Amino acid sequence: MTLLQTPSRPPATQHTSALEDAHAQLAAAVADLGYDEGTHAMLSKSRRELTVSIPLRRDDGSTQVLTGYRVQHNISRGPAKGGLRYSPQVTLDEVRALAMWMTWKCALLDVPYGGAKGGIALDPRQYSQAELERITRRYTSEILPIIGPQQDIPAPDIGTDERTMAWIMDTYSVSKGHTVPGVVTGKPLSLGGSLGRASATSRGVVHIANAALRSEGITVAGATAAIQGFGKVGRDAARFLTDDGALVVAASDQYGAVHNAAGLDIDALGAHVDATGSVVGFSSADPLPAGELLELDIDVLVPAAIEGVIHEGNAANVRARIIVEGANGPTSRDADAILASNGVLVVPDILANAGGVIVSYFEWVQANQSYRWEARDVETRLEERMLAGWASVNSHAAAHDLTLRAAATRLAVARVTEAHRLRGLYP
Ligand SMILES: NC(=O)C1=CN([C@@H]2O[C@H](COP(=O)(O)OP(=O)(O)OC[C@H]3O[C@@H](n4cnc5c(N)ncnc54)[C@H](OP(=O)(O)O)[C@@H]3O)[C@@H](O)[C@H]2O)C=CC1
Ligand SMILES: O=C(O)CCC(=O)C(=O)O
Repeated sequence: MTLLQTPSRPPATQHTSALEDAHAQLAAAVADLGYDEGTHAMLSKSRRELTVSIPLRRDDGSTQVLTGYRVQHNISRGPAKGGLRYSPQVTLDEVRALAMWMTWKCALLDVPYGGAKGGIALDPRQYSQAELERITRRYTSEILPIIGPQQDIPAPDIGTDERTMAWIMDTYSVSKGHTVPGVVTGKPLSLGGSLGRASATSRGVVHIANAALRSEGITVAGATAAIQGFGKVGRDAARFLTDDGALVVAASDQYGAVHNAAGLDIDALGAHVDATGSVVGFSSADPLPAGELLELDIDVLVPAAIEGVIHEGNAANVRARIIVEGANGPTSRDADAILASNGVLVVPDILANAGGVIVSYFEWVQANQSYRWEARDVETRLEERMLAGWASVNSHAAAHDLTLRAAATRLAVARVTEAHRLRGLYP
């Protein structure tokens, strides 16, 4: 694979931080629900945060020390659950926000977990496979006391994949003296991974996109879409939308964007990305300034990359009818208000991208029972849960005149607080 471009990171796209956005969403839900300040404080704080130093012997013999985090936001409804991110932007505050969103996501979709997230501040493209394996194994050893199939179960996120999960599972299993497949999800199939997990987040995004289109009276076949991010979530979301007859007219990654008004050939674009490392330079499309992808006149925008990309500086320019948040936290709180007043339907991350953790739950159940489900069982149950989540958020929003994000957060926060109350951890 040759990659000649350098990343064209959008300058200062993030006007509020992910943690500020997460706290603002929680504060609004707490106020709506009439909870007291003590409850608010309990829900704002992580239950456990671990920062670890990861000494790495590089292939050239030098030594580098990386920093990693694992944050468990809440464990009132079950073991902590959430992905592991390898990105240069990772900070403790970002991981705190992502862990809190996991708590709400699991509660909203009634998956019996709390919320967690992990991260290591590094650019995986700057390290060899052998170095990434050493980093992952050392990070796992450092967080080993707080993970486990009944404690905290990592999964892939930005910059990590099934191979990363295999290294975590092996390191954990070696420490226990026996194989423990339930300690991670998103594993390779041959190590007890679930059929359908790799594409689950994208499938869930597309179930929700289709439901949202129908609710707005837009026919899926022929609807136009743009996808920011062409990684594990964005790429398959583009493929499934295309399979359903939508026209995916633009796609991007951190190097740039491409556009074709007649619809991108997603298989050909995927082959181009596999060969070059980027969507940039795809010959069957025109180059597009990356920021313009967010402002195209389309039916559905799927941000599937990072946080804070739709903010107070560009929200008023968004012309999509619907935003389906494949990424976690792509819309800032200021942008939310602007989009709502402009009539843009925003389907929040904690609903829209929940397909991943739903099938992670199925994978964990299969691992714990040493039994494999058929792909059709996984996919049918995933669709049922996504559509049930969509229905409950919509009816709550309609009944209380709330945005979908406010409704989803309120439902989730109420379920987590109820669990605390029932357990007696909270008077
Ligand atoms: N994987 C999962 O199961 C789940 C993921 N999510 C969320 O979905 C999002 C994407 O995750 P995932 O697909 O797994 O991660 P990947 O690492 O597989 O892909 C991330 C994609 O985002 C692109 N990207 C990064 N920065 C930018 C930018 N500034 N502008 C445009 N594109 C950018 C990357 O580009 P490049 O390839 O050039 O680096 C890559 O295409 C994250 O928010 C994650 O938390 C949510 C639920 C589950
Ligand atoms: O599959 C999982 O456990 C979590 C996926 C994740 O990190 C997310 O939903 O943001």
